[in-house]
Amino acid sequence: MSDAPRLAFLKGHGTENDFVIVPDPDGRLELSPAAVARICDRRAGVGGDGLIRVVRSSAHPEARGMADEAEWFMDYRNSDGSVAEMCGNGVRVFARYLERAGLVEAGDLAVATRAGVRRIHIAKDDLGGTDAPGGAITVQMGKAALPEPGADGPVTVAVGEHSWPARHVDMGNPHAVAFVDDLDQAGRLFDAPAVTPGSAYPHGTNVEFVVDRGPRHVAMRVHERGSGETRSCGTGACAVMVATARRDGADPAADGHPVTYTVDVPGGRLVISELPDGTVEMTGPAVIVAEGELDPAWLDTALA
Ligand SMILES: N[C@@H](CCC[C@H](N)C(=O)O)C(=O)O
Repeated sequence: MSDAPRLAFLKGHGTENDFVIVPDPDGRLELSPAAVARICDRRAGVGGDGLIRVVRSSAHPEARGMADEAEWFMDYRNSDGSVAEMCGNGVRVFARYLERAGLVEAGDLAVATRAGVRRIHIAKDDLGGTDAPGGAITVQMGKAALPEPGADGPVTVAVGEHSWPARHVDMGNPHAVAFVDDLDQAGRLFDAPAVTPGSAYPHGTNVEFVVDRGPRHVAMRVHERGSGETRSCGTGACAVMVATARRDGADPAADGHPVTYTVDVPGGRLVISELPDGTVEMTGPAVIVAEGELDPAWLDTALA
């Protein structure tokens, strides 16, 4: 019998931010950045904006401390193999996988991430404004942090000859949010936008471009750290919602009532609220589209 490695995977997406899901409950898999990049390659691999390893919190050194609160840990990697703290679309897809695999039931659950524990609600029949199979999933994304500019000055985002002032928003991972006149001004986004000062983002950043669509309604494009332009970014949409609310003079902590925005992304729509205690809540679809096994001979070369 061959001792070539075997690896089961699923493919899923949330508003077309797509992921390869790798169940590894006992945390046995060593996935190097190069192996993740090969698996996420859209031509020579399975293809995805990122890879999500599903590990029991008790089996992962970064999650053991959260095991009492959350049984499962989302080990998220960008498509270039780099590690990220959090993925908003990914955590909904993660929850959908757990439900589909019979590891949790619809309703309330908690998931451990590098940005901390996230509380999730899997709606049973409510499509939450989506027509996605399985309906909507709501995630409590934690509180946004909006660091004031440091000694090196305010954040600026530039693409070609265009440049814009940007708002630094931290959703567990870093974002630079720029309000633009037209989403096409961001160009083809093959390369990462220039973000200055570099000292604001020592570990790089995701960049969002935002336009108004109507009252409490915006649209965005995103260039993701470690993945390039994607069709959606959940943490990015939350950062956009909070930056837009502040620009519009809305602050639930001061106003004492929640504020809700619709955020359109190229791959669909997310509905995001900020509550008076500062918690940001995101609702959107999460779909599993395929399930299979990597070819053992190919995997052998990918893991080498
Ligand atoms: N697509 C994700 C964010 C994934 C991580 C990001 N690229 C980073 O490096 O911070 C989302 O839906 O939030």
